[in-house]
Amino acid sequence: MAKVKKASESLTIMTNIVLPNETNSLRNLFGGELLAKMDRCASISAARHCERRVVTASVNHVSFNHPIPEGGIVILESKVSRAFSTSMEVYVDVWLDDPINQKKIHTNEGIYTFVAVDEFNRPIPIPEMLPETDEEKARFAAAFRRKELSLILSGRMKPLESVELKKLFQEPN
Ligand SMILES: CC(=O)SCCNC(=O)CCNC(=O)[C@H](O)C(C)(C)COP(=O)(O)OP(=O)(O)OC[C@H]1O[C@@H](n2cnc3c(N)ncnc32)[C@H](O)[C@@H]1OP(=O)(O)O
Repeated sequence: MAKVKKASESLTIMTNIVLPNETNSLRNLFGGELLAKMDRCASISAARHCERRVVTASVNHVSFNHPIPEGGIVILESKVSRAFSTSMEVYVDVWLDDPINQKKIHTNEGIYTFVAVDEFNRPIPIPEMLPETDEEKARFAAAFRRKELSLILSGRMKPLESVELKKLFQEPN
C-alpha cells in the first residue's frame, strides 16, 4: 500500500434521481435519506484512501442549504480531506443537477470522520493524504481544528488540551 495518497484517489461520485418514496410531506428529498446516501458515498472515499474496512466515527457537520425536489437529479461527490493516524476526515458535497437548464446548485455539505479497522474492529494506521488543489489545501489546513472540536464535543478531549482550536480564541500579539 502507498504511504502517501492524493486526495483525488479517494474521489467518489454517486448520481441518483429522487423517487417519491424518498420524499417528505413537501415532496422534497427527506433529510434522513440524504444522510444515508452521504454516509455511503463518504465511506467509499475513506475505503479507497486506506484500502481497509472503515467505520463512521463521527458526523461532524451537515448543512441543508437548498431543498431537493422529487424527480431531482442529485450528485454526491466525496473525497478524503485529511488523513490522521487511523482516522480520516471526508468531505461530501451535494449538488442538484438540472441538465435541461444546464444549472447546478450546491445544496448540501457534510464532514465525516471515518476510522480504518482490522478484522477485530481495532483502529489501524492509514496512508498520509496529499492535497493538491486550492480547495483540497484549504480543507486539509482546517481539518485538525475540526478534529479537535469533534473530540471535545464527543467528550474525548478537554477544551484546554486542544492546540489548533485554542489558537482561534487567543488574542494576536
Ligand atoms: C460505514 C458505517 O456506517 S459503520 C457503522 C457506524 N459506525 C460504527 O459502528 C463505529 C462504532 N465505533 C467504533 O467501532 C469505535 O468507537 C471506533 C473504531 C470508531 C474508535 O475506536 P476507539 O477504540 O475509540 O479508538 P481510538 O480512541 O484509538 O480512536 C481512533 C481514531 O478515531 C478518532 N476518533 C474517535 N472518535 C472520534 C470523534 N468523535 N471525532 C473525531 N475523531 C474521532 C481518534 O481521534 C483516533 O484518531 P487518530 O488515530 O487518527 O488520531
